Amino acid sequence: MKIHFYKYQGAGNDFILVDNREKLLRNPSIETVAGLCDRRFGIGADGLMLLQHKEGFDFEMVYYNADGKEGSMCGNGGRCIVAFAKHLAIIDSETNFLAVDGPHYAKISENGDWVSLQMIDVDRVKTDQDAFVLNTGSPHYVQQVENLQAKNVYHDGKAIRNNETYVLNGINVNFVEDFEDHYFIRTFERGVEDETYACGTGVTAVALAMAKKKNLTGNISSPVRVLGGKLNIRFNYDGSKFTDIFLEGPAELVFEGEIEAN
Ligand SMILES: N[C@H](CCC[C@H](N)C(=O)O)C(=O)O
Repeated sequence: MKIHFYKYQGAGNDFILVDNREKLLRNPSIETVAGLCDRRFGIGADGLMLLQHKEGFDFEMVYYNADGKEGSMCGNGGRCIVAFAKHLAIIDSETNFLAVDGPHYAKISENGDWVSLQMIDVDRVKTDQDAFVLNTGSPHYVQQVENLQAKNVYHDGKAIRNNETYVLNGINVNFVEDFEDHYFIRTFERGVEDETYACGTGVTAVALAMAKKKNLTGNISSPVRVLGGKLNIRFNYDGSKFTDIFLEGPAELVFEGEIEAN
């Protein structure tokens, strides 16, 4: 079956998007999704999303990781599907949509190239030795390091993701270096099983964990740099709960096309 797809990227985290309002794709198999996401044999992407009808919402986001399995929340994917919904004229500059972790509000800037996505509130931050572990829609491990540019994120991230604590359910592993005016973050993503250029729920987890670590409270804005560009996270922290969390950054249509999917 031929499907029409759109390729989006948000800070280099790249996705295949399909308008599935007509339900052309019904429960795509792991092989189908993994094949479309394959960078040699397919379109190539970190994940695939279906935009579907959902009563009471503008649309529903169904997200699959590049390994073909349905994933938990994807922050950059969420920002990209909002830009896609605008491209399809389903929404204008604001939306309420449903994702796997619940309802999300998002707003698109006037020139259309910057999407602010509200993330779920977070009130549980655990520690694992010197690292923080929290769920921002997806599970994340956050560790502060020095000289992140030189770190072997694939090797070290993969080892943590597969250690005996995390091997069963998997975890996304984020390393952060604290610079004066921003955080530099690199992420090994579960479900891609590789380092990606950006991870939205990951940078969100880092900003929250670092606020807790540094005892920052009130309204906080955290600029971050990732391999694929820049993102911003803003939130409120009262010392126990993180609320009004927004992940902000670019979301761009790269190309569209047709592909045979089975
Ligand atoms: N790239 C995504 C995270 C995908 C989540 C996935 N890796 C999982 O844990 O299922 C983001 O921007 O938040």
